[in-house]
Amino acid sequence: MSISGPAELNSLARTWRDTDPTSDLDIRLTDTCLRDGSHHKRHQFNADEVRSIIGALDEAGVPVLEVTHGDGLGGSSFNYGFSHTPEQELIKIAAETAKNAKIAFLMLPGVGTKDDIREAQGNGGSICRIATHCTEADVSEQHFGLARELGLETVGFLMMSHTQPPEVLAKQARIMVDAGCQCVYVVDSAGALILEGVSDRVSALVAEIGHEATVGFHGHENLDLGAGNTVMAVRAGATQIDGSVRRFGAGAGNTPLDAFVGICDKLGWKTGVDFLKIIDASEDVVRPAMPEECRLDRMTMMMGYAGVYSSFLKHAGNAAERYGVSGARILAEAGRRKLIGGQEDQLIDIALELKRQQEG
Ligand SMILES: CC[C@H](O)CC(=O)C(=O)O
Ligand SMILES: [Mn+2]
Repeated sequence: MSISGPAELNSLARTWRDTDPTSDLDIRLTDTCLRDGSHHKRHQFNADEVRSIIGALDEAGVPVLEVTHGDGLGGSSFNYGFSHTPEQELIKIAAETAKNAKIAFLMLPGVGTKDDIREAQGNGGSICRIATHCTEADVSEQHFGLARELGLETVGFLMMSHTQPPEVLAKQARIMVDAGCQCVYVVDSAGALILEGVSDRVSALVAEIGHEATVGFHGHENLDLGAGNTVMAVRAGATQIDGSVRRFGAGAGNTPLDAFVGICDKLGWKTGVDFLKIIDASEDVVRPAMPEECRLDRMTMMMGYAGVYSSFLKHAGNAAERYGVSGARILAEAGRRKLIGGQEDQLIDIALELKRQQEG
């Protein structure tokens, strides 16, 4: 297949630094409130919210903005929850609104399809982020191949990274890079990693793939360490960093991107984001779109403590309410069973078991 123009440039580039005009930055930030925050909002974003959030974050200088159903392309379903507005429509609105930022979209092989990737690109998405459980990178190979062929920038997400030691993650990162991935993220889906737990994993990836690709970090706040863990990631060599303005994400939320911009300013790390503009966007634009602030409470702390996927929060809450059992206990058992994404239905089994125990 012959590829020409920008597509060729992108397919030859090794990392975002080779192609992106923002490459004089020390760290490239991605805001994910319109994707990870979709879990917190039960996938109910509407067109006006996307327009105003993208407009404000683009104006503040955030270089990458992710927009998709919380569970990625194709996630709108009975299992994960239906979107208010189709994600492809939201991606299109985001791409039409952003003047400088690139629009990223997430896909989980098996939930989304190759056709979804093509459609997202047609709607203006230019960064394809492919997420797998952190021992299953091989299921992403054909999707990375397609994304590079289409001239998309590629990012790999090793979800639930706390469950594997650094050397295992490094091997999985190698699989993604060999398939065409330009940046692999350590993803602390459960907010379970603690400081060196992050830096050891990031360092292992930098040692394995650092000559060919960049390394990223995506944190959650369930044990209140999102920003601290993210600083550790950068110190260990991560140059792509995720966060969500006002922590608007699954579980207790993501690394707060607004606070993290301030931290980077203080540490002398150039992000290109204007602190005053992002804290205004947080208060005036993002907060009004949130159903409530993301909270550290017994449910979310249990997620970090037991190592449970942050996106299970609402599902566990629903099951707890429906069967009259403790949500924190459902999550503790989910952690003991080492459930992974896609096993949301087991939360109902656990709730039923707790109910039986309670009754008998
Ligand atoms: C279901 C995808 C998931 O929310 C991706 C992610 O953000 C994570 O694992 O933390
Ligand atoms: Mn997440």
